[in-house]
Amino acid sequence: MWCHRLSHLQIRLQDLLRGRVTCWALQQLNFRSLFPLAIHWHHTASKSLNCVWRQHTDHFELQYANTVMRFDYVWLRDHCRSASCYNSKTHQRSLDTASVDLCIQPKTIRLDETTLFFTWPDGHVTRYDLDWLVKNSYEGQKQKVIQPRILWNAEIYQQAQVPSVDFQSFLETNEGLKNFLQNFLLYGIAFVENVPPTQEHTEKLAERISLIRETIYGRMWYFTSDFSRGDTAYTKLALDRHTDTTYFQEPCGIQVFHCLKHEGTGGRTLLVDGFYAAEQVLQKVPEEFELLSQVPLKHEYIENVGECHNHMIGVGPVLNVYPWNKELYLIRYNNYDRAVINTVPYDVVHRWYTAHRTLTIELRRPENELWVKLKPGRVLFVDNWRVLHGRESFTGYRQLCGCYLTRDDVLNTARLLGLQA
Ligand SMILES: C[N+](C)(C)CCCC[C@H](N)C(=O)O
Ligand SMILES: O=C(O)CCC(=O)C(=O)O
Ligand SMILES: [Fe+2]
Repeated sequence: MWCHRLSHLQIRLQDLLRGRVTCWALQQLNFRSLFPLAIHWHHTASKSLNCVWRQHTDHFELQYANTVMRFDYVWLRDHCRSASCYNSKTHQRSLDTASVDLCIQPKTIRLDETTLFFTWPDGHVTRYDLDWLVKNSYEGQKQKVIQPRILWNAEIYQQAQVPSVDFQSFLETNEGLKNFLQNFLLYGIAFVENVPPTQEHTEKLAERISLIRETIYGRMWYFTSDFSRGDTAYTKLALDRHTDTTYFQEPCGIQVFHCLKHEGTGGRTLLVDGFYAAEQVLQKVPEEFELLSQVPLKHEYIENVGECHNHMIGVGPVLNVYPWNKELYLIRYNNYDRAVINTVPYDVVHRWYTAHRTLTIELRRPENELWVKLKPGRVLFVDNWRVLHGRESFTGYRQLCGCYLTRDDVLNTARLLGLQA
């Protein structure tokens, strides 16, 4: 009987650690019968609130809104929103975190309606609303995505019939801008139509949603196949799918393309959702996904053409994921610009090549390729942290203009319009 109970308890402790507790009441019952004197659970007066909490020596445990949460006491002291600890006008912390005793424990804890009160040894009181704690707890965040997305292959994207936004409504209405940004955030690409085919109008568009990120290519760039710069982009050659500026420590967030002129054949643009491909790798061979997200690589840009002398190096894995929820946020994929691999030992190198091959196979599946012909008047925005681009070789005179945008500022605009980003 005792053994049975003990193993039962061990299972439940494991579940607790994994945050998989479903029936709290039952647990409590078993805990209590096992250690009748040692456990002090606190229930709310009102049964309907369904909140249970417990003061452990090194953390505070709370069950509320179907979530089991654990909070460190320093964390609870550090996030105090009282007037002396937090300036609610500037939304900045006033408390000096280094002044908090790392072994701090509350003197008392009490719940009133939906507010928890922590009284600290020096008498300071911190109040937390239960909903605030759920929203801001690790356990709550772990189950959420930062950025909702619709991953696509060619068919999914075409079936979705994502509408383009008109130049005028993009520039003049918040609704037009919001629709555009919503689609851009969901799919990682979006189009604006009826744009006058000039560099100035393209610049206006860019400035409506973000700050232009000036780089070694200039602020607004404008290029033809004249090899004015030491890069294949400035030729008529085909370019396989890639993301740009992988050789920056922070690759450019967004790329804007506007084809101002093309008198000739070919030159179609290829778009591939890198996150869709990565997701296939995750499902088929999870350990390869893991490797691609852990092995650091260098990308490099070395240019010595005419007056242009540049040497850029960027370091980072191919796949970048948030550690707490495994959500992808950045893919760095450019086989042209990938530098010598000298950051990992030979056996890891071999496994990395295998994983890179799996990802490449997914990226190259014809059903994942979206081909579009850029035309004067139709501006394409590409999420350079997610969607790969390439182009078909071409003949004749082709003029492309565009720019890079800073990602933070695109997301800032999106959030101000009420979008989740
Ligand atoms: C022409 N334009 C300025 C747009 C881009 C040139 C950058 C090309 C480089 N290989 C890369 O992929 O980053
Ligand atoms: O010429 C094109 O369509 C795109 C070239 C390219 O990859 C780039 O400019 O980043
Ligand atoms: Fe490119």
